[in-house]
Amino acid sequence: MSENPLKLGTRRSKLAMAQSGQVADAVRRVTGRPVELVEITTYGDTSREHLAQIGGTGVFVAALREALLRGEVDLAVHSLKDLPTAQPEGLVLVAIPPREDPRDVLVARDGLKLSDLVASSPNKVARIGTGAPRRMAQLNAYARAHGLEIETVPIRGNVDTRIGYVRNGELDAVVLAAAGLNRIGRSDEVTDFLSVDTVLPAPGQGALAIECAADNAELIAALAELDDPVTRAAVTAERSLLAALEAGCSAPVGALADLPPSSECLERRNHDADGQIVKEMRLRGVVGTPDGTTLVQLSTTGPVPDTHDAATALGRDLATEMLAQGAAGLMGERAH
Ligand SMILES: NCc1[nH]cc(CCC(=O)O)c1CC(=O)O
Repeated sequence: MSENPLKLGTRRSKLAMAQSGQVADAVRRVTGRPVELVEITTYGDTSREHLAQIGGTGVFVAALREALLRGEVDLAVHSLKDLPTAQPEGLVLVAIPPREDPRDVLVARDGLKLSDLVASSPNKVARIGTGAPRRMAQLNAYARAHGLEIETVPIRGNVDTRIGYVRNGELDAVVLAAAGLNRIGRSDEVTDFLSVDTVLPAPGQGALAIECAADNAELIAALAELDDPVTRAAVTAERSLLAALEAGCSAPVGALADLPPSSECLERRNHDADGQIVKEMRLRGVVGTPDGTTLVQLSTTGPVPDTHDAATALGRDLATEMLAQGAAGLMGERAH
């Protein structure tokens, strides 16, 4: 293989630089080639408009993809949860490395947990910053069920900006993804890891995708070992659920496919014809109104899908059930 440096296109944000740097190390290791980061500015990085208004997080991705298609860079690293569900012609997700912690977390004042926030708020209404309809829907539903008074406040910006609202007293807490904080080395600021039973993460949350040109056979072969098939199966099922709900990237949809905890797993393990243990995957989905008055939550469990089609079917079938239970009416405005 040639010794030219591989060019890895990246956004300039702290999070993007951290995850691109980590992937660059892995790519160097498996290819033996030098990797250089190429910074690419996207509209989403410079705009102050709310994400929903500028067409969702897909705006971050478009510029990186254009650079890949023009051959200016060889690789791009994306947060999977920011990727639109349709894969563009000419590009492939060459590797999906093992997923990090998929949970959402709270960074709250005074080290508080979600359940303690309200009691200690001066006006008895905890102000929680998040612009994601998915997080709003589930936090408001939790608050309703537990008699808590919360107000979800739409915010955006990078991690520093978001946590800044808590540090300056404007908000009682903000919601962020654990994985992002881990990757930039700030997980010590987490005050509450939200159970996925309380807030189901975004489809693909905590996972990265490495993308390259579909005709770059040499690179595709070299990077195959960075792929984690179980993570790929999980995020494929989650994104298929999202796609089948016809949801845009700012829609109030949560989805998580995971391997059930080991005790449960032991009971449920079965064997295929060759006596091999077949592990089970559980896919959970939620869609709701941002005010949390209505949530449709369903789950399904089956063998870990071993093909793209099987993973896609798992998500699609759960979406069909959710639609039958009224999910369509909860989707609100669709992002385009
Ligand atoms: N929408 C922004 C975004 N996209 C990916 C992450 C980091 C977590 C991940 O990789 O899933 C974040 C930040 C956040 O939601 O707190």
